Amino acid sequence: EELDTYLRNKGLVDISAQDSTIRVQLVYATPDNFMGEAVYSGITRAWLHPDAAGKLVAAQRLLKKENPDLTLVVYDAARPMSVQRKMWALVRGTDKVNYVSNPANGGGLHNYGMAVDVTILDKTGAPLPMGTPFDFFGEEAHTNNEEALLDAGKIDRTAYNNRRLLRRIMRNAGFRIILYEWWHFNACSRAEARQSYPVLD
Ligand SMILES: C[C@@H](N)C(=O)N[C@H](C)C(=O)O
Ligand SMILES: [Zn+2]
Repeated sequence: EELDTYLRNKGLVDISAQDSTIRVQLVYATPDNFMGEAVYSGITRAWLHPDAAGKLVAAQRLLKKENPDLTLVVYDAARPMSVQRKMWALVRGTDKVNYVSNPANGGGLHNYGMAVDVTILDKTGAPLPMGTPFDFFGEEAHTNNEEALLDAGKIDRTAYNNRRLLRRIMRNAGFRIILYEWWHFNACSRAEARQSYPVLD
């Protein structure tokens, strides 16, 4: 629970305490992630800055309004820079550099508690098809050319529609999308984060 305590003391809030219907499955607290090892220890909750948490709660409400059988699931939220460095070390110098923020440039919005990795679960708890798994580092995960992915048969119509649903509710709740990862949402710009929010070591 050391990391939980550190993040709480930084002024972050526990997402489940804000909305107990939002599911949390911290992928980096298990070895089942792109690094092949658990890189979070002492963390049992998903933490966000209150400004981002408020938007996530709003997104869950919008989703439930569209379909009460669905729920958001959080795969990652606030992330210390020490973990960001481990992630970066794995992709540095490879063709995967677009999928991890460089700590030397101030990291990404996860490192300020202002980004969240999410998808949607159905009523059985299964993730809706989104065309790729979480942390699929390749073209099929990109958000800027999904019509072409659809036309080329790289994602199917169901995944295309599910991504649009996820994006619609997240955008309507105040999040921004990024080009390379359908699951990643920022609660503010990088400039705003650096100016207004403390970085998490
Ligand atoms: C590693 C991936 N889940 C992620 O969060 N990437 C963004 C771009 C980041 O590292 O900030
Ligand atoms: Zn992310």
